[in-house]
Amino acid sequence: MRSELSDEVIVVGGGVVGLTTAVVLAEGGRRVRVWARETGGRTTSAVAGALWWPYRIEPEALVGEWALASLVVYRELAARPEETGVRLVEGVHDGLRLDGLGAWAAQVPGLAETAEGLAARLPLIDMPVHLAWLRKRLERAGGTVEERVVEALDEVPAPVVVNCTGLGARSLVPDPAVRPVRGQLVVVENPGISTWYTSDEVAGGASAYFFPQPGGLLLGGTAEEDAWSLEPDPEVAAGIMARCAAVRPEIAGARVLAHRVGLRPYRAAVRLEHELRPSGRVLVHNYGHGGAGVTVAWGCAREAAGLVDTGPAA
Ligand SMILES: Cc1cc2nc3c(=O)[nH]c(=O)nc-3n(C[C@H](O)[C@H](O)[C@H](O)COP(=O)(O)OP(=O)(O)OC[C@H]3O[C@@H](n4cnc5c(N)ncnc54)[C@H](O)[C@@H]3O)c2cc1C
Repeated sequence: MRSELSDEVIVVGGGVVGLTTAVVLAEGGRRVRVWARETGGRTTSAVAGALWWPYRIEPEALVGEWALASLVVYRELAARPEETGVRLVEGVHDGLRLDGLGAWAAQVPGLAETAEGLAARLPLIDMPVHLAWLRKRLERAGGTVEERVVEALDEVPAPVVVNCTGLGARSLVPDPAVRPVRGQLVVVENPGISTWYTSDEVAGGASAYFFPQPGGLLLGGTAEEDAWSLEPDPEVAAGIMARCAAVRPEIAGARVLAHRVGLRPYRAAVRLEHELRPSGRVLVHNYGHGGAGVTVAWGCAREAAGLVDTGPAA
């Protein structure tokens, strides 16, 4: 049996990875506090599109399992879209074929090759709504969220600390292997598009994609490695509009509602690891989810919770 003290966990980070991990831990009986420098709309997670699909995340062998475990959860949450922010929406990955995808692809319900590419009905997640819903679910399970900056993981006052700081891990751990992959989006008034679309990336990470969300049509995208600016670049925005309008001409005249920029926390491999610190603290890392933190959130949260409970696999 665990003592009350050892049940206490502080999760550092309040993006989709931190909140989902906190929910799994709290519903598993732990006393959970989330400490985060930024919460809700100010996190990278709030910028995400967010389509369920593994993109710019490694290693492929593990990502498939994490993504499929999360897909099951999102499909259930899609029964209550207003509340959870999760919807199942039809769309196509233009030019993509099943060949070249991992074994996970065969387990995605309804994923089919068409003349255009890969068509599917996938979870599309309205992140501001989903993050608020995760927080409420955590609070219902007895967890709390506080805005606090952590300067050193060893100084966090709990026997178990879970590090879900995304790009913040670069300086906090410190771990120079976590690098930003900058993404810019344009939000426009939806001219009547009800399906999502993605194209292949061309040089420099540029692509065309659009995701219909309740608050507008999200247009992307870009993927600039090691770029740190959070300022929207007007030329980049014009390029995004032009690429999307080449696919759906009605986008050209759509009224721009907002510009968004986020830094994907990319790492050559997601760090999901148990560490016993000299201080006796258990530290579990769960960061570095690149362009697919939403896609894998539940699978990684469960694995992180397993590491909290049982330590690393023998
Ligand atoms: C333009 C764009 C589009 C995207 N589209 C998709 C998509 O369609 N599908 C998908 O699955 N993913 C998508 N992503 C990727 C996704 O947004 C990320 O993988 C995900 O948000 C990472 O979540 P996280 O919780 O690890 O990080 P974050 O959301 O960045 O959260 C990190 C948390 O840690 C906190 N923190 C950091 N350092 C400290 C510290 N020292 N002390 C206290 N707190 C700290 C932060 O304040 C924050 O609360 C997209 C990203 C971008 C930028």
